[in-house]
Parts: sequence; structure tokens; C-alpha cells
Amino acid sequence: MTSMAARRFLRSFQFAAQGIGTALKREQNIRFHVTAAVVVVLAGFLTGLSYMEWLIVILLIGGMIALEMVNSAIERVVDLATSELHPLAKQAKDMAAGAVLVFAAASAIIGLLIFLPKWL
Ligand SMILES: Nc1ncnc2c1ncn2[C@@H]1O[C@H](COP(=O)(O)OP(=O)(O)OP(=O)(O)O)[C@@H](O)[C@H]1O
Repeated sequence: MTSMAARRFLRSFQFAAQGIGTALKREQNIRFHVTAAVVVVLAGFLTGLSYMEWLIVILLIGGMIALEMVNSAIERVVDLATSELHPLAKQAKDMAAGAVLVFAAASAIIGLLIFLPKWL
């Protein structure tokens, strides 16, 4: 990689890190997901998970936080596009929120399928 390309890559990385920082600072939902992730990881250590189960848990935690950040980004873009009430603005925000709900429900079910048999 040329030093120019490396610098550009590093800058993109810095902007992404700023995005994560902003999300943590401004979005209560994302702080909730991060807290929930810490609880799940602690529960994973206490319960004892297999290699595959850890892979799934890490994928779900990362996916959940990433999707919540995309949802927050969509909310901002919609608010930037219009300050008026518009049916498309509502559809965009509600679909993004719905996507978060779908992934959260799937994650919760998979989490229960992984943890419950070990606890019962
Ligand atoms: N510009 C808009 N036009 C039409 N409906 C909107 C608009 N902005 C938000 N809504 C709708 O109003 C409802 C409440 O939105 P609200 O603004 O309270 O939350 P949000 O912007 O979706 O998220 P947050 O509370 O995190 O800012 C949602 O159904 C949302 O889709």
C-alpha cells in the first residue's frame, strides 16, 4: 500500500471511530446495547460457551450495535432531509426501527437457545 493510500485508510478509520464516539455520546439506545453486550459476554464466561457459540454471540452483538448505529444514521439523514411531517420520512424511520426490532428479536431467540439449555 502506498503511503498516500495508507493515510487515506487511516483517515477513514478515524472518521469511523468518530462515528462510534458520537453514537455512544448521543444515542441512549446504543449505550443500552453496549451495556447488554457486556452483560451477555460476562454471562458467556460464567456459563461457558463453545467456540461456535462464542462466534454466534459475537456476530449477534456486533450486528445489533452496527444495525442500531445505521438506524440512528438514517434518523439523522431523514431529519436533515425534512423538518416537515412526510409519509416517506415516517416510512424510512419506521422501517429502520423495524429492522432493529427484527434483528433484536432474532438475537434474543438465539441467545435463549444458546443459554437456556445450559442453565436448566
Ligand atoms: N419528518 C417526519 N415525518 C413523518 N413522521 C415522522 C417524522 N419524523 C419522525 N416521524 C415519526 O414519528 C414517530 C416518532 O418519531 P420520533 O421523532 O419521536 O422518534 P425518532 O425520530 O424515530 O427517533 P428518536 O426518538 O430516537 O429521535 C415515528 O413513527 C417516526 O417515524
